[in-house]
Amino acid sequence: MGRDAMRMVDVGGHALHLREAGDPRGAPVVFAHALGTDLRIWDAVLAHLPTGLRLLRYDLRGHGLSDCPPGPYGMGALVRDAERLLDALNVRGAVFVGLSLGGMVAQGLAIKRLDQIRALVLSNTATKIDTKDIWDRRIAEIRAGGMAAQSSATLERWFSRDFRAGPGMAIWRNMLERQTVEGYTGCAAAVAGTDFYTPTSGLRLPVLGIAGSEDGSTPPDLVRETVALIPGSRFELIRRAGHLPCVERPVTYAALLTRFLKEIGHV
Ligand SMILES: O=C(O)CC1=CCC(=O)O1
Repeated sequence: MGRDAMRMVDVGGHALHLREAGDPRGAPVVFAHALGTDLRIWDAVLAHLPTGLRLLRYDLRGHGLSDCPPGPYGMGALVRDAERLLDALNVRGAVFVGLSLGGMVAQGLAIKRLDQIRALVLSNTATKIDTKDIWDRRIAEIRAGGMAAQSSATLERWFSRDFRAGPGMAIWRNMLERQTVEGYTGCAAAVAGTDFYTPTSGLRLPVLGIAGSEDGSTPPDLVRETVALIPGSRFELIRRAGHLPCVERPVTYAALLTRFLKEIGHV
C-alpha cells in the first residue's frame, strides 16, 4: 500500500477526514463506509490491493474524525459532501466503493456526477434500507440512551456469530459507541429518507454487488435485487460474513474488488 497520508478537506463550511494511500498518479478508488463506522473498516482490504492505484477513504460527516454539522441530514447533503471532496481532489473517473450508507452515497453520486465515477461497487447496500418506522424508533432510542443503547443489536447485524465470539470485537464496539449521537442520528435520518429505486434503475455503468451471507441489515437477496436493476452488473456473495465483510473477510473482499478492477481495465 505504501504511503498513507491523512488530512482534513473543506467541503463548504465543514471538513471531512481523508486518508490517501497508494500512487497519487494512479487510477482512483474511493471508499465510503457504513453508518456508525469509520474509514478504518477498509484498512485490511487496502493492504491486499494491487499497487499503482490511488486509494482514497474518508469519514462521512458526523463520523470518525470528520466534522459533525448539526443534523438531521438529507442524502443530498451526504452526496454533495462526496461530490465536493472529489472535486477538491481533482478526481475524475473513479471507482466508488460504498458499503451500506456509503453505497447509497455511491448511487446518489453516480446519478448526479457520472464524470466523477466510472464504476460502482455496491456493497451490503440497497436503494432503500429498512422502513422509516424502524429508523425513527432507532433514532429515538439512541437520542434517549446514547450510542450504547443500540450497540449490541447493531453488532449482531454487522458480524457473523463466529466473528462476534473472537477477540477483535472490542475494537468495533468501541468504534460504534464512540460515534456521536448527532452524527449517527443525522446520517440515520438520511438513510430513512432515501429510496433510490427509480434513479438507480436508470444507471448505466459497470457495477459489482457484494453481500455477506449472514448480513442482518441488507441480506444477500436484497443486495442481489439491487444490483440487478443495473444491466450488466455482477453479484458476489461472501460466505461466513455479516454486514461488514471488508472487516470479517478482507482478503476475499480485496480479491473480488481486484478482479472487478482488472475486468474494467482500472488496474
Ligand atoms: O446498522 C445497521 O443496521 C446497518 C446499516 C444500515 C445503514 C448502514 O449504513 O448501516
